[in-house]
Amino acid sequence: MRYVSSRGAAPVLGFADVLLAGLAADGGLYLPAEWPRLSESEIRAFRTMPYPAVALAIFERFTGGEIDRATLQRMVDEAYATFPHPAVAPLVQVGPRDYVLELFHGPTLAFKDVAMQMLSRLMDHVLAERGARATIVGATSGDTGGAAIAAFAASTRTDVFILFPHGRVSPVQQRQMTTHGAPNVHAVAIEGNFDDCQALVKAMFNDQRFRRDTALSGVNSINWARIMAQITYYFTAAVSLGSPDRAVSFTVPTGNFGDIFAGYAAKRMGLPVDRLVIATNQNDILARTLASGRHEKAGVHATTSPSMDIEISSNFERLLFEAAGRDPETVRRLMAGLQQSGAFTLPAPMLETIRAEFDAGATSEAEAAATIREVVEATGLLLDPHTAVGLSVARRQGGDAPMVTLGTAHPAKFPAAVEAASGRVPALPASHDGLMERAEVFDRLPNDLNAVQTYITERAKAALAKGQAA
Ligand SMILES: Cc1ncc(COP(=O)(O)O)c(C=O)c1O
Ligand SMILES: N[C@@H](CCOP(=O)(O)O)C(=O)O
Repeated sequence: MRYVSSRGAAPVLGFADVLLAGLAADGGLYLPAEWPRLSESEIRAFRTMPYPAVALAIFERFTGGEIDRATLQRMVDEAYATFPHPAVAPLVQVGPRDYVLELFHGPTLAFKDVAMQMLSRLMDHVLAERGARATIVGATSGDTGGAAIAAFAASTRTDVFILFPHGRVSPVQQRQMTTHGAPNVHAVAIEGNFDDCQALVKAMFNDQRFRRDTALSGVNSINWARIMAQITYYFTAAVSLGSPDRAVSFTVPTGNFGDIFAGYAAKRMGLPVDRLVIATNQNDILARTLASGRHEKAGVHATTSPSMDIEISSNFERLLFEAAGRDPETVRRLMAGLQQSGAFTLPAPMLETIRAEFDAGATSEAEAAATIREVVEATGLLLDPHTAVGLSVARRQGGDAPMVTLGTAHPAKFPAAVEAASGRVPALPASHDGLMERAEVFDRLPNDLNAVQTYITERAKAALAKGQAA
C-alpha cells in the first residue's frame, strides 16, 4: 500500500513512513494511492466478529504487510482491552430510526481513544524497529490531547507536546492533560484558540530544519493512521444494522473533519453508506460551504461543545482532493486561497460531487441543550453536548435508512453544560476518581511560533540526545 499527498509534491510513502511523517512534506495530507475494497461477503462476516477482529481485518488493508500479522494482532488486542465495554463501541437505539454509537468507553472518555490507543502502539513498534525516537507535537481543542497523553504516557520512544487553547477546554479535559505525571509528556496552554494551536503545529511541520532536528511526528488526524483506526466503527455499527444488505446513514459531530472522513473511507472500501451528515455547532463553516459552495472563515465562537470550536477543518483537504478527481493542482489552488484570503469557492462540479454523498447542518446552543433534555426525558440516556449537536442535526434528516449519530464524548467531560441543559449531573466513571483533586502541571506560552519552537527544542533535543546515548 502506497500513500500520496493531497498536494502532489511530497514523496509517495509506505505505511510506516506515513505514520511517522504526520503532515506530508509539501504541507498536504496523505491518503492511500488506491482505496482497498472489501467484498460483500467479507463485510457480512464482520457481523459475527468481535471489534478487535474487525479492526485487524481493516488495518491489514492499510499497513500493506509492513507490520506482521501477529504483531498487529497483539497491538489491536492490547489497544481495545483498554475499553471496559465488551463491545468497545456499543450502539444504542434512541428513536424509531435513530441510534447513537457510543465511542466514549475508552480511558479518556472520548472517541479519540479508539484511534490513539492504536497509534501509540504502532509508533512505538515502528520506532523500536528503527532504533529511533520521535518528538510528537499535537494541537487539541480538548479531547485529542487527553487521549494522546493517556496513550503515549507509557511510550519509551516519544516525547509528547500538546498545545491546548488556554481557558477554552472543560475542567475535566484540562485535568486529563495536566495531572498525568509522565515525564515524557508536556501540556502547554497557548494564548489563542484551537485554530491557533493547529496553525502552530502545521508551521512546525513546514519548518523542514525544525522537523528534522526534532524528529517531528504528529498525532492529530492529519496523520493517516488516525483516520485508518476510526474506520472500524463505521463497519461494526453498519453490520449490526444489517449491512451489507442494508444501507446505513451516519451523522457526525464535526470539527476537524477526521471522523467523518473515516466514514467516507469506509464507503470507498465498499460499506453501503447512504448519507454522511456533517453536524456543526455555531462554528458552521462546513455547513455554509455545502449550502453555498463558498468556504469562508468568519471567526471562532466559544460554545458548550468546545471540542468542535474549529474553523480550519484540516481533513476537509482530503475530501477536496477526492472531489477534485485527485488533482493536487486544484487542492493547492484552493488551499492557497484559504491561506491568503481566508476563503475559496468550490468549482461547481466539486460541490456537486460532495453534495452527492454529504449533507450538513448547524445547531444552535439552544437546540443542542433541548436535545440533551428531550433525549434524557424520553430514554434516560444522557448525551454530551457534542453528541447532542449530532443528534439534533440527525433528527432533521429525511430518508429511510437507519441513522447512526456518533456519540463522541461522555457527558461527564462537560458537566456544567449537561446540567444546565437537563438538570442532571453526569458522574465521572470510577477510572477518574481523584482527577479533580490532583495537582496540575502545565506551561503557558504566547501564540508565537518562535516561543513554542524554543520551548520544544530545549526539551526534545535533550531527550533525543539521551535516547541516542542509551
Ligand atoms: C467530542 C468531540 N466531538 C466531535 C469532534 C469533531 O471530530 P473531528 O475533528 O474528527 O471532526 C471532536 C474533536 O475532534 C470531539 O472531541
Ligand atoms: N476536537 C479535537 C481537535 C483536534 O482534532 P484531531 O482529530 O485532528 O486530533 C480535539 O479534541 O482536540
